[in-house]
Amino acid sequence: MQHALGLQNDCIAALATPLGESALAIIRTSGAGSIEKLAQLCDRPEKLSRAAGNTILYGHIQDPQGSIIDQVLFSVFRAPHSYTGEDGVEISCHGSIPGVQAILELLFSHGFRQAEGGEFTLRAFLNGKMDLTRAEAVHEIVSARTKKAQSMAMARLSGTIEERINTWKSELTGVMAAVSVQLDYPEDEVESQPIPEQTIRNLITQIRELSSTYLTGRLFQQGALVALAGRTNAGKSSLFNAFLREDRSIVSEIHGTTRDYIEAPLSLQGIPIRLVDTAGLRRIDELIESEGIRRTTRVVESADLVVYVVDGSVGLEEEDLQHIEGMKSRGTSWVGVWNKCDKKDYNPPPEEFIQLSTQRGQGIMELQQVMYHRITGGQIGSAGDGGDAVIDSARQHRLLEECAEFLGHVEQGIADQMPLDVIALDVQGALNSLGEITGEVTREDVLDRMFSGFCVGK
Ligand SMILES: Nc1nc2c(c(=O)[nH]1)N(C=O)[C@@H](CNc1ccc(C(=O)N[C@@H](CCC(=O)O)C(=O)O)cc1)CN2
Ligand SMILES: Nc1nc2c(ncn2[C@@H]2O[C@H](COP(=O)(O)OP(=O)(O)OP(=O)(O)O)[C@@H](O)[C@H]2O)c(=O)[nH]1
Ligand SMILES: [Mg+2]
Repeated sequence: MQHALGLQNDCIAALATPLGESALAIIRTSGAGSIEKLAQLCDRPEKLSRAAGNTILYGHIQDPQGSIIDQVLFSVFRAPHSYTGEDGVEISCHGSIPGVQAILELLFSHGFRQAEGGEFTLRAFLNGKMDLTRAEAVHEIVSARTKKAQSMAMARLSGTIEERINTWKSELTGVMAAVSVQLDYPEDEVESQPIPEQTIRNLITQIRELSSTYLTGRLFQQGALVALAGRTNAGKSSLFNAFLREDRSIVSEIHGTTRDYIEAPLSLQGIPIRLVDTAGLRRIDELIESEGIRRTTRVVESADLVVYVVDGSVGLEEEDLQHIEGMKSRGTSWVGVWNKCDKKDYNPPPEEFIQLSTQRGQGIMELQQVMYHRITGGQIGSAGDGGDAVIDSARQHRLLEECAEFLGHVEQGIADQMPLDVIALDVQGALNSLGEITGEVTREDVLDRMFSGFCVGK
């Protein structure tokens, strides 16, 4: 993607909703002159070009020859009161694929350029409508897969991260000012003040704390892969269906019913899970089933958590022990399930195994608790619930770590009674890291990389 930052004044347009048959579609435009340009393509040009900002107009889109393309609503925005901070019009048209394409073609042949991915939000940032943490949050909201991930990202869009960074920035600016005064008027001219060590220490703690929420944020945003594994007939597919509360996977008493793995999305207390039902593990010469087992092995090895299911009425066999040993030696996180505990002939479970009956729906809640605990490493209690800021950006994480490192040097420098000008450099370094997080100091290539991950129209 090329975001030539010098070319920011042209008019851009993009479909902001998915291209498909739908009740409505929204085409977004932005840029100086966009209202006038669009007025030329509307059956009531005067009305549109004179419309006040934040108003909605009814009308038709037509080509310059006067043939009508669609009946629409125009939402008019006037700079600086818009998402991008520029003039712009949103067209609410019918959600018809050829209709939308005809409107876009008309716009592109009359002074509008196809917007790049994230270009509306990039403009909002460049025009001072939002800082980089909010811009990243816009993308995080759109890609959230659970309600919890969405609400965490929404908190960031409301500015929870930006506010904290700004507080730290102003504290550090205070420290920097104190240091500068002593540098400019050394020794006897001004009364020398010690650098507030406690302030630095508190800052390090708070910054490290926010930085450490990255694991949580990433987990809730990116989710985890959970594989159900075990020997044939253990009840993996039954458990899969119980989790999803629907008959997704075929269940039968025949060994080797599931031939290939199947996957379905699931929310585990807000963590987006890709749940995979796999082919039962057994030694076999049959071509298709052994291919299924090879695939199962691949999925199990890449899973963040393996739920290993055993038929409690059969018990652990040599093969189970081998698979469990394999997981342990690979360091795979796993949880054992002792299924069919409703059966009369079922054996008591070994330690570490959770008793369950998919048929009666018993033990599934407990299993979910254990799964949540394993996936989060037991570190996340009710993260994000108390409105605490949680980050989900590798960029923000790296810069927070960098900032804490600079402040660590400051702390060490004070302890070692280093010269003030050396300490000042580290304070400045910390300030720069914070400034990069919100985008006060940012290079063009960083912006390009960041916004290129956004969808077109965002
Ligand atoms: N139709 C539509 N729906 C949308 C958006 C959009 O751009 N268009 N959004 C896009 O992401 C989100 C809403 N975000 C928006 C943020 C700011 C402004 C805006 O016009 N701000 C002006 C005026 C604010 C005011 O009146 O108080 C401003 O900031 O000056 C609009 C939408 C979600 N829904
Ligand atoms: N009594 C009892 N039977 C169960 C339970 N769970 C599963 N079964 C039965 O066990 C048999 C095998 O279940 P599946 O879910 O197909 O087993 P699987 O592990 O997917 O088997 P493969 O796909 O062959 O690897 C079926 O007849 C199920 O009805 C349970 O909790 N109690
Ligand atoms: Mg199965």
